[in-house]
Amino acid sequence: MLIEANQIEKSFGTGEARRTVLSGVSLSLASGETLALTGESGSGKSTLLNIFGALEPADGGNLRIAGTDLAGLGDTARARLRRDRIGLVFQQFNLVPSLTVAGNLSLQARLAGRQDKGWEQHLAGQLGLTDHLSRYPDQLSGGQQQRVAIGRALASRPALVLADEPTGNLDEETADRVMTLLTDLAAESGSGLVMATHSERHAARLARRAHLKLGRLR
Ligand SMILES: Nc1ncnc2c1ncn2[C@@H]1O[C@H](COP(=O)(O)OP(=O)(O)OP(=O)(O)O)[C@@H](O)[C@H]1O
Repeated sequence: MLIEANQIEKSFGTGEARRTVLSGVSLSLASGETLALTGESGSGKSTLLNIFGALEPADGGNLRIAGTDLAGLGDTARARLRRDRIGLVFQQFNLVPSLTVAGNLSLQARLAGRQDKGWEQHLAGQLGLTDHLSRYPDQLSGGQQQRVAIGRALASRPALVLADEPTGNLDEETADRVMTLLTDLAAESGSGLVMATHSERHAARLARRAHLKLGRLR
């Protein structure tokens, strides 16, 4: 199993201001499976993705990602898990401004010791980036930057790709193209995919759906 989440709890704030965001969330995802995470704004989609991505700890419950129990993992072990097993794609592309497209694409795979130049070239070709490899992020359009972010997430062939509204900043036509690339390339890479989205159309393209409401999955 890629994700085994049992009774995940998460609250923010203290005292009067304490607010429960996730309440007894259980979910499992098998290798290579795709799942759309939906729910209205503020329902906790990003919070759950951050917990799955070992970016933020849960307050309660059990969580195993790619076989690793997250309970009690220190910062270094969490960072290693992310580097080795997880690809992250966010709405803000989070590219490294001082690195070229080629440098951004290979960054995580190099850090994970899993650089595969042939796969990188294939990704760059599929993502329409071959002619832009020596450019810097600020010389690219939003759609191009998002394609670099997808390539970077997939370059290490991570077991799990977590995408948070990955097409939120793009016009509809570009968003559709980026979605197709993300789902096709994740399938080619053998990666499982969890994607938070507000788009019914994009959610419908993934095999499974989980809907967050009042802190619970429905
Ligand atoms: N670090 C934080 N500190 C305090 N509250 C937070 C924090 N992160 C998230 N929240 C709150 O948790 C709730 C869930 O936020 P989250 O971003 O997970 O929702 P979402 O479903 O991803 O929303 P959207 O669709 O608008 O991105 C919100 O009420 C938000 O204000």
